[in-house]
Amino acid sequence: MAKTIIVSNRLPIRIEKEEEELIYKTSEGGLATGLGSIYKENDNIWIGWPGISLEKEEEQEVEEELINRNMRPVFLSESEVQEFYLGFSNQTLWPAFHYFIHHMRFKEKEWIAYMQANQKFADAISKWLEPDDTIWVHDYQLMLVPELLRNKFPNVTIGFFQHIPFPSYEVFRMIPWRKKLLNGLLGADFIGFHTYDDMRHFLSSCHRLAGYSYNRNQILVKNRLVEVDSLPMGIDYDKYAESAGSQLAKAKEISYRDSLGPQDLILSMDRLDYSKGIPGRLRAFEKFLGEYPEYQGRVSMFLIVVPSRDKVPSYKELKEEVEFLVGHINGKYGTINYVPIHFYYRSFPLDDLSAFYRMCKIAMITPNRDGMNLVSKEYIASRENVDGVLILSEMAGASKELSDALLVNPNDEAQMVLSIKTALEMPLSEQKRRMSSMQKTVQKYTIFQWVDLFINNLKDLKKRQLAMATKKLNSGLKEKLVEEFKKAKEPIIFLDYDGTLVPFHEDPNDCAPDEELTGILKKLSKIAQLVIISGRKAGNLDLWLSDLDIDLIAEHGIKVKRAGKDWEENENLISNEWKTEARSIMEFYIQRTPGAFLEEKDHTLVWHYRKVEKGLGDLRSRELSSHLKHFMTNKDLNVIDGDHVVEVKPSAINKGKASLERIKGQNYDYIMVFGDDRTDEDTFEALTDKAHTIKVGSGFSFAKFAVENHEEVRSLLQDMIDAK
Ligand SMILES: O=P(O)(O)OC[C@H]1O[C@H](O[C@H]2O[C@H](CO)[C@@H](O)[C@H](O)[C@H]2O)[C@H](O)[C@@H](O)[C@@H]1O
Ligand SMILES: O=c1ccn([C@@H]2O[C@H](COP(=O)(O)OP(=O)(O)O)[C@@H](O)[C@H]2O)c(=O)[nH]1
Ligand SMILES: [Mg+2]
Repeated sequence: MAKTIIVSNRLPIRIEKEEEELIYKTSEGGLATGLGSIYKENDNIWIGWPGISLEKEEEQEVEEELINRNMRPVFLSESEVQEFYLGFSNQTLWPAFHYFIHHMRFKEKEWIAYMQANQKFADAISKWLEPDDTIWVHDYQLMLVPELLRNKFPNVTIGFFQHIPFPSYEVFRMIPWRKKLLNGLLGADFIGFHTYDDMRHFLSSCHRLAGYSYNRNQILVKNRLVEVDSLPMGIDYDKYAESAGSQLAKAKEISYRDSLGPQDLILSMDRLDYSKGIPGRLRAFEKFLGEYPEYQGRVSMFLIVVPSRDKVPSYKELKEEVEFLVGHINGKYGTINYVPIHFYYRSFPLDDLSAFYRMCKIAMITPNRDGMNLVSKEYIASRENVDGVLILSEMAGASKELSDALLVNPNDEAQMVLSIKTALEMPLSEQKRRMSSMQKTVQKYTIFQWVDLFINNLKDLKKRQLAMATKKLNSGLKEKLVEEFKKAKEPIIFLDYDGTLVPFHEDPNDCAPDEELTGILKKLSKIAQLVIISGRKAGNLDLWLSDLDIDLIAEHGIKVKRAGKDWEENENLISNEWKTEARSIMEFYIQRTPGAFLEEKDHTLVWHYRKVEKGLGDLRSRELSSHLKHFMTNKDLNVIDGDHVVEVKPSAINKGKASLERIKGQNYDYIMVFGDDRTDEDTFEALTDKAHTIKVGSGFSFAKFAVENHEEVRSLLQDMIDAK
């Protein structure tokens, strides 16, 4: 039976050594907590690091024990932990992806260790992999694993989920090995992020740093369709709700309350991490007690800091800073019977967490950056009486879903201070309204739905990849097509022009049909309806083809000329107002790019860079295309990255719609379509169940068949002529 292989740096257990004995403990962290229930099903396994360096004999013992628990360990040596985990993962990628650029460092040695460790994980996966398995790789520590697997197993199904933010291109490009990281990820079929912004940033980096063009959320990587999407991770809602409602949690709450006294409590709970904004939260609390002295003695902060990565210097410093601030605030505002901050530097099991979630009227979760933040969701699920207030940072992925929280910018101290006051004074009715709406959200979209959605998206994509993989048109298939054509009574053939009937040329005005082509078109027009369907200006087509007895469709369908008749313009057109702005953007890029030029059609604008120095042309076209995409949002325009062109056109017009319009109300018994680029995909898609669709060139396509070049097209057309 096909299985799912989950892979992450950390296994959902952590092994510790106490007096030579190995102890198995559950890991902290959202990922381990979240996927905990999935890998135990059927033959599924979870591959990862058990969190400890061991002797060889101990490794053997651990491996056997873990196999019984559906896990497979990847052991890391001390130096791998140092360079791959604490080094590149957590001192290059983590700070970069959380926008802490002053903490980033770039060490070649650590990058090499990262590559080697990723290879080690890929090898471990290969060992357990069977052909129909699905591999689901998690997180920034393993960005190279998808490509390493893809190189070895070209057809295997690979998903990747990124749990931390993906930074803006401006930050990501600072990493010297950025392109290798992107290509590593693009070995996956489906790549998920928590938020739309993360996915947008990733696509923009793929485009600008690695040269991939994308269409909506799809990227074509060496003929393989890769999809990117935003899938915010949820929690096991019932588990948290039930645990918080249990007798045990209630009893614990009562006993903690007895010792703590009656003050209101603000919960602060995170791993020790500079991204979590702990010092800023403490300072805001200090300021709050100073500005509103009436609250001294009436409200305390319940501060839990879970130890994490404490061998990294910046984490060590953070620990000292937190300890200093706690001491400072407790010294300043504490009294014999009032402790402003109750501080615990350790992790707690679920029962305790549930009691904490119950007893804190407020949860203050104010990271500077956070991929998602599950604590905020767990707090909501644990509020049995549908009350309490969540103060949540806008910089946490969770804020995109939890709009009924008191959202704050963690850098705005005045706002943070005020939010504490607002939360403490919020009327119960408002607390209930907000909490109930957030509970609905968190309950609706759980970890189980998240997993199903991810896996289903991945499987669905795999099916589409298979179905859409173009088939090379061999001689047998060609004969069949010709044979059917011979029998057809009402055949129609749609032919794209550039790249399909003629090769590309440096000067787009230099592509007049040669004698061979004119001959073919003349003969073919006597035995079938012929339609040239092109992105070209009407003027070009007119000049080259109007003597022939064929239909012309220009500018992707904006202008149409039936054989022997005059040009007609598609009346349902949108205005040309967008052109002024788009033209000025394109002109700005022409000034800076020797050799680039603008082609203006009646309803589209095209920026050509065929004559530009190679590297420069690629670079500028990517900048231009991002620039245009940004400016054109909500304007119903498409920006198309074509063959050495960037084209802007109204999205209401495309070759697909034009081809459907042409066959409307007719009874063609044989429809054939040839095309080579992105714009022809619309025709292939529109006519998919009616026509023989043929893509010219390699690469992913909606077309059923593929031929190599324009010569092969001409030869097939000649065969068809000869057959009739
Ligand atoms: O393995 P560690 O170095 O000890 O770190 C623990 C985990 O921290 C990160 O968690 C993230 O995933 C959460 C769930 O998607 C998300 O809510 C949170 O915002 C992230 O920071 C990290 O991504 C994991 O790989 C670590 O294992
Ligand atoms: O003492 C603790 C504190 C936290 N957690 C869990 O650790 C996870 C933290 O996940 P989050 O997404 O908030 O942050 P991360 O640590 O993954 O960045 C949550 O599921 C918490 O329930 C825990 O098990 N024990
Ligand atoms: Mg073409």
